[in-house]
Amino acid sequence: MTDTSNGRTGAAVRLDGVTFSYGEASMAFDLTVEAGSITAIMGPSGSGKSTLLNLVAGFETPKSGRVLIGDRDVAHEPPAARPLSMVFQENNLFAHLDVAQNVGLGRSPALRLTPSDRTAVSEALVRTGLGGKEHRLPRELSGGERQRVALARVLVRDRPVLLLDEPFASLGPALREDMLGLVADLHAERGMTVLFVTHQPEDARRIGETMVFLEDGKITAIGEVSKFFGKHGPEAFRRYIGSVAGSLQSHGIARKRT
Ligand SMILES: Nc1ncnc2c1ncn2[C@@H]1O[C@H](COP(=O)(O)OP(=O)(O)OP(=O)(O)O)[C@@H](O)[C@H]1O
Repeated sequence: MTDTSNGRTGAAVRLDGVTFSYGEASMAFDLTVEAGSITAIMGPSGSGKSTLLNLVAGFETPKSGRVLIGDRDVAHEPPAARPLSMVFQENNLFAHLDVAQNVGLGRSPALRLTPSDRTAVSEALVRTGLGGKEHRLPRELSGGERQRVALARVLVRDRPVLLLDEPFASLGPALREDMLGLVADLHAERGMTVLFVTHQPEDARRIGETMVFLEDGKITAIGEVSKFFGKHGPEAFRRYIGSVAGSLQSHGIARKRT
């Protein structure tokens, strides 16, 4: 299931004829994501970005079609059985557990940790800049630190696929830049397949290799990130970027999501 032929350890992700609907909002996805790549998922609000990730993660089940991770069809497997980690915009942590315990859950849901699990937790905390904060509760951390804890848990889980659903959207520009750098470093180290949803074109440019653009529950453009931002990028994407830039300017803010 993992592909190490290119030195990367991620697994390919494939949505094959997947259909899904929430009442009137119907969606259909066909997508192949290369093992070990970083894919940005963009598109207008309500276009289906989170739903696409939720179908991969198992929080939603397709009406038809296959969800493949590596060679395995996981479409009907519960989220915990799938070989992936997911980080959301917020609420990634258990409020009553301290930092080390929240990270330890990535090794054992019952927190029965072996000495080597504890070592992995300590190393992940240092790696994510949280050394010395292991006994804090989530409410005693900043928003950026809480997302670091979630990334430390990703590190100790060490799964071949990482799904990020706007995890840094509520952070300021400098902090977001730091966190994207951390994701890029973790990817360089572990080579997992990363799919991330963002509303920020510069996030896609910063760490994305492939861009998937959604409109009305469908993928309407896909390709190299650099080509999307060029003069010959897909028309729908250029329109979308134009409207995002316009709305940011009219609100007098440069980078934060409206
Ligand atoms: N739990 C739900 N119940 C009913 N409809 C839903 C639910 N979640 C999403 N939808 C609808 O499904 C469509 C796709 O939603 P989704 O959250 O995937 O979009 P998105 O592109 O991630 O949007 P945003 O950028 O605003 O987060 C929208 O029409 C939305 O209203």
